[in-house]
Amino acid sequence: ASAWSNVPQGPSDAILGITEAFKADSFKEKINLGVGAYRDDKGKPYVLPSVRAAEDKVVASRLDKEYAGITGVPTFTTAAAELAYGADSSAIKDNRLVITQTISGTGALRIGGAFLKQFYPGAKKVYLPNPSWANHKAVFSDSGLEVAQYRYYNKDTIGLDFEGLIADIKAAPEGSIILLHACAHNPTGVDPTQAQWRQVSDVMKQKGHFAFFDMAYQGFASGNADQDAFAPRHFVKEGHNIALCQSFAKNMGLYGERVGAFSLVCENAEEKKRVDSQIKILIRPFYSNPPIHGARIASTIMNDPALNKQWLSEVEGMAGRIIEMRSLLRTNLEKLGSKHDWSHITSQIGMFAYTGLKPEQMDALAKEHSVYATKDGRISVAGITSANVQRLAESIFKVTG
Ligand SMILES: Cc1[nH+]cc(COP(=O)(O)O)c(/C=N/[C@@H](CC(=O)O)C(=O)O)c1O
Repeated sequence: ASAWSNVPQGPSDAILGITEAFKADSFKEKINLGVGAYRDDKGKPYVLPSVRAAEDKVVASRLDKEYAGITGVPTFTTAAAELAYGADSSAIKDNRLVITQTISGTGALRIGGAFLKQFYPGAKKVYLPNPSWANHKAVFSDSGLEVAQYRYYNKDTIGLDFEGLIADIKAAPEGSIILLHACAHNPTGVDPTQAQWRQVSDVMKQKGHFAFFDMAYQGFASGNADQDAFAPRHFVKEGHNIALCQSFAKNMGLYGERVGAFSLVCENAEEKKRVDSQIKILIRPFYSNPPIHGARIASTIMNDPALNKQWLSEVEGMAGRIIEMRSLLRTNLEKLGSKHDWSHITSQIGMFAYTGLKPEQMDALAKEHSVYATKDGRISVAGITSANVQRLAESIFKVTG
């Protein structure tokens, strides 16, 4: 028998598998609302003009192709830290921030999980919101951590279950690791208010919990990068030494360039030095050092005031189109006379709308209407265009009655 005769057939990815089904459909007006990747109003992938301009500068500078070092392109990580924490953050000013470039947001989560597995002094168990990004569970369990959940979503209100969230975080043993989506919660699009974030910070401080932020959509949620970073910045101001994962896949459209960063706020410069040395030791046998091209593009943008300004306005433009598609979908559903309350479609924020549709209704959308999205009822709003929103509303109206 061959060496691999015992390898079982695995299921297709809950999210990336939707695109495969979409591609297999020959209907010309099919709609893909699966993967969380931005599309313009023509339904086409969008390469930000600021990214094109930065890339031209990188290519024109004829840089060499040497290794960037284990923690990546230094001008990238320095700028990524300022984008996330704010230049005036004590974490940066007191030189107590460890930051490394990573293979996008997924890589940041994985490096974070592996570091916590090795060094976290408390229980090696991470609490994820229920629901969370479909890949979080595997990333952390493959890092060797146990995975648990805290209540997050109230299916009756299609909103935040804040009471449940607070109760579960209070109930978790002292010093638990809590994963928090910094903004644009995936898949629900439901975020805590700033007042609610303050309460979460207080409770976590009382319990000595460890805040592990996943910030995959900074700037993309509200259109304002500082506003979207409120939660991690507030936690640092409150004295939490957080972990933070950044992705530049969505807010810079660098999906396939795999540009991200993982950072840890330490107690002081001495602790930072020790932690930094162990992060390097952890990365070296993983992939040794990261790809340089995407990081050079991101660094060029963030370190050039004019390009940075242009980029932030382009991010605001993407967020604006998403917000516009949300209200178009809602008004189209209401115009059709749908009896359901669709206000959550416009009150939610970020890449996704959590429709509240059931798996069998999502199946019907795909099979009968060639509308593709994940079984949990999440739709990637970026897949909606002014050309397909009417047909989308009709399809949802037909399957929800
Ligand atoms: C919350 C969150 N965190 C991390 C990632 C990883 O992104 P990366 O490309 O590694 O920087 C994603 C991607 N989410 C979308 C794409 C995917 O599933 O990979 C999605 O939910 O569709 C997230 O939604």
